[in-house]
Amino acid sequence: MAVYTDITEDDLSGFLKQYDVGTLTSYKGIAEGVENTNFLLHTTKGSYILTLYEKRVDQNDLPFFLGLMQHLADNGLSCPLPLPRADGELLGQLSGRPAAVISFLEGMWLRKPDAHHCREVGKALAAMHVAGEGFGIRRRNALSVGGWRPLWNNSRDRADEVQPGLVTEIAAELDTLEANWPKDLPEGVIHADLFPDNVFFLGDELSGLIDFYFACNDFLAYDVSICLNAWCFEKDGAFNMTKGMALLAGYQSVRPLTAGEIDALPLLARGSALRFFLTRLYDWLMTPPGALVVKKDPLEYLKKLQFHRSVASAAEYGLIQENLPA
Ligand SMILES: Nc1ncnc2c1ncn2[C@@H]1O[C@H](COP(=O)(O)OP(=O)(O)O)[C@@H](O)[C@H]1O
Ligand SMILES: N[C@@H](CCOP(=O)(O)O)C(=O)O
Repeated sequence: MAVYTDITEDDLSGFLKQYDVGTLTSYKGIAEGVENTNFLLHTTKGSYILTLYEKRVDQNDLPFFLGLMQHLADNGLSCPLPLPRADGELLGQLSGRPAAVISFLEGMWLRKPDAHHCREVGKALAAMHVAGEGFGIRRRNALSVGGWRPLWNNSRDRADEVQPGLVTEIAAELDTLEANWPKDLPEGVIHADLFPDNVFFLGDELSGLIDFYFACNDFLAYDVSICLNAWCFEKDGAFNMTKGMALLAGYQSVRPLTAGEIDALPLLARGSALRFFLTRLYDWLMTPPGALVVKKDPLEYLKKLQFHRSVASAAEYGLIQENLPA
């Protein structure tokens, strides 16, 4: 559950006077999510999301996130939009936190996505990569290869409490990834957290993407590898090649991968598995008991990482290579 900051009805009603959203009729905290506090608002004009940005979000990044949603929507991607206040600003302050009102996106996220859904996600990810072209603000990916060792250093001393042997295994993995990480793949704006809970469907149709708060500039294929990790493994830890094939074919139907991206995919997937392992490990060890957030299992991502170590080429993810661009 992620409601870190509480609000009062009076403060909220006052805050909403700066927006063209009518009058508040009801509101409730949203249990899902990890990073920020979200409320669902109902007003006389419709439904909206109120987001209060919490400590882990750097306030200097907020213009990137909010501007990106506008840029992507302007370029045809279905995603929520921040609403402007009467003074034209997208950000205000509520309960001592930076706050924005965001348009409500219809749809539900899928607990059990199938291959059809994976294909749709692949297409939407590629569409986002294309729509992101020309966005004028840049944001470095603090959670790419250069950020993993500092993150690991924060948990390393207690990592063997979670599973004996982790300290040795992760140290070797970091050495390998740092030495071999690609340097010259196509770059652009990536979502960087396109997990099932950030993709909404209406029936079998994808209705939009949410939660751009890890978005940044990085290798486009790194984002593909994040989706392979998040969408194409079963609960028992097995990789589902039918889902992988569908996700990659969906992606390539919109933006074909280059030969270099395809070669790098197993390594990128190792890296993205490590990235989610490390943030989950940190939260697992550091979140105080009783905090209103559901901790996610780091070992799920260790198993995925171990699988990718055994992968020799992207064909093992179901990639079918046809008429590759150079
Ligand atoms: N624009 C939106 N439209 C509809 N629901 C939303 C929207 N934004 C967030 N939500 C709801 O809030 C939940 C948490 O949002 P999310 O952005 O993932 O939070 P966090 O950044 O804290 O992880 C989502 O799972 C969804 O239920
Ligand atoms: N997707 C990450 C955690 C971030 O959660 P979100 O609610 O912001 O999507 C993970 O699974 O570790």
